[in-house]
Amino acid sequence: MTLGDDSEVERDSLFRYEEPIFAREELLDIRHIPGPDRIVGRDTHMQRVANALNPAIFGRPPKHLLIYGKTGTGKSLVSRHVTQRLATEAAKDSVIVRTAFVDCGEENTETSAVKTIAAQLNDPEETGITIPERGLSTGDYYKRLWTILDSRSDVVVILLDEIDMLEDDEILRKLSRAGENSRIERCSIGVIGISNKIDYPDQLTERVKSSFQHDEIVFKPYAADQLSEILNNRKDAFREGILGDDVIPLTSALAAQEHGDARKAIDILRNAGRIATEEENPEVTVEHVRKAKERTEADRFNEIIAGTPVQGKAILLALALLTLMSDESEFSTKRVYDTYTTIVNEIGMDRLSERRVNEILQEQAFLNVINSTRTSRGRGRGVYSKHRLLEDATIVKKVITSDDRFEVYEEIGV
Ligand SMILES: Nc1ncnc2c1ncn2[C@@H]1O[C@H](COP(=O)(O)OP(=O)(O)OP(=O)(O)O)[C@@H](O)[C@H]1O
Repeated sequence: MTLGDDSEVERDSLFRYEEPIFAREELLDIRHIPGPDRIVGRDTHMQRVANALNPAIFGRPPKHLLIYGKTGTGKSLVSRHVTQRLATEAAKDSVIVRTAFVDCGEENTETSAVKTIAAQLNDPEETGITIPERGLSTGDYYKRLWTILDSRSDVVVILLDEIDMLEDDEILRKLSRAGENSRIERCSIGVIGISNKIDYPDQLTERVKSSFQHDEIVFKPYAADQLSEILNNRKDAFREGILGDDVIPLTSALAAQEHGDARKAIDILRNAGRIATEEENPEVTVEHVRKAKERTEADRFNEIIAGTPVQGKAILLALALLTLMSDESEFSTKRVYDTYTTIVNEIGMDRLSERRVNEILQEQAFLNVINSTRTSRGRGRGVYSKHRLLEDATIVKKVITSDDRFEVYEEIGV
């Protein structure tokens, strides 16, 4: 994009006033929901979701669904897209289908989830019902939800994204039994639960297993050719002739090698464009893609450790340096602690006890940044823990040393 003719206006040279690389960068934004002509390679999955929801076309209860698959495999996209099309089609026969979307990573209690659903499906002017942020019991939120459903919709489809993050599965039981118990009379409910965990149903309580009868669909990671197709379909994010020939094939190959994650592929492509812009290069090249891959991983890791206190960072840095400077990949708490001690002494931080460091390592294991295993020393001689970084040590070091406090370690272990 170029801003309008502003030859008269004096501009601050600190900023750029032309977009030499991107034509429609928003197509590569993670929040962008692509239109039907840009969804690629998921026809079978879309059809299976549509089959489960099909009864809603006649105002009848849809089948519940559980959708599994690794991150970035199109689970949310396909679910949202099919429910949208369902609502449009049903409306042609005067059947009112509405959808609620809950991110259970954010709304992880039964109360906050039911409150979110009620708020999304309500129209206070039509129902005269309000959904206050606080002050109601869980039971009262349900009562209001049932009234809202019956007064406004024939069918509702409730998407529970990251369903495994819910504290318990009570909401599934209530939603799936609402019709049976005559809590609602007119409206039918279909639930689509989305999860990265293939073994999620094992977590369900017996009570829920029997009431929540559902179909299951698995989304496999994308192969390189599918990722290529997804990226090619968004090529118009860039100006014509800007993308080097090998850029999309390389981006797809790199993302396919990792986890077949479309989100990551799109992120790498966008970052490649941004790096080309920063370097004032007239073309996006494979070199930009390689740099972009590193930046994308660093961004992701940065997000994961965003809330980690400085002590946690010092411990992770210790583990990264050990990994980079030896042939091994697993280290005892004692070895991590020794390196950690050197770091905190050198940069003048307080030193925590070995026991506390071990606890923080366990917390990092919880974040999926490291893997900790406990090994027995032999009969009666206790156990010890070993820790291994799950992230690329170079990336971990790069991100942590971008914090000024740890800058002195930037060149160590390269
Ligand atoms: N088949 C596809 N065609 C076009 N774009 C896709 C496709 N699959 C995924 N994407 C894009 O990749 C990104 C991630 O997709 P989506 O959010 O649906 O993944 P997900 O499987 O739900 O991941 P998560 O479990 O992390 O939420 C979105 O921006 C989406 O637009």
